[in-house]
Amino acid sequence: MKSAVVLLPGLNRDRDMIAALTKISGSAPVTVWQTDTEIPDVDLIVVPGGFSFGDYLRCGAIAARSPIMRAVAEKAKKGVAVLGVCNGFQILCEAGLLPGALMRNTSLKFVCREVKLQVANASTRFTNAYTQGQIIRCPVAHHDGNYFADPETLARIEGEGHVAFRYAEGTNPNGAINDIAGIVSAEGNVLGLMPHPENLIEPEHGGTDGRGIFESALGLSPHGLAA
Ligand SMILES: NC(=O)CC[C@H](N)C(=O)O
Repeated sequence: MKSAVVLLPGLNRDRDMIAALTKISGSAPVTVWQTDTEIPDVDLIVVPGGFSFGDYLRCGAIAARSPIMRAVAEKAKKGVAVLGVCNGFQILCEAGLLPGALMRNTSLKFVCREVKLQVANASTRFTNAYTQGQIIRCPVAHHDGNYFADPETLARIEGEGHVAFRYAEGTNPNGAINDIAGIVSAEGNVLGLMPHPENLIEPEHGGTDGRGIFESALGLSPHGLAA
């Protein structure tokens, strides 16, 4: 299973993501830089977290206009799996690959803690290693994680099962509407997620609850849907 990690100035979670993908898939991902215009044939493209371009304008707004994101959009259109984590989720929303926006946390503070997530839809390409309704642990670290969508968009993503993960057990750290922590695109091959599953994939991290997202996306889940 081959993967690619998108690198942009100001990201700081790329090494964690590369380590997680290497560990879970058994081979190191290729990396592509912001000015690259092509991405090799891979099964999964990941836009990792951090502070691309210093979070200027809005988180992800400048990164979304970089040449590499045009290449990501082309691959997504062809059905390649694309995962955006935290700043990556913000970039995918700014690039129009996912609906809605990530606004400032209602606390107006940066939050760095562990939350509980409920698997809201276990039949997506990114969640099939989990069971429906399963509660998992996952760390978060952001100041703009407050997911928002207008009422019409929200009704559509809720009605069509595009909410993949919700904050559970009162742990919503940012005020996100309907406790939304992660959504998939209408076609199901793009996932945006505020929490950081790459930081909970081995016992040394204190748990392995985050592995399921990578195992699902890479087709390594025993009851996986992905080819
Ligand atoms: N960890 C991250 O990716 C942080 C994302 C973004 N810079 C924020 O603080 O909201």
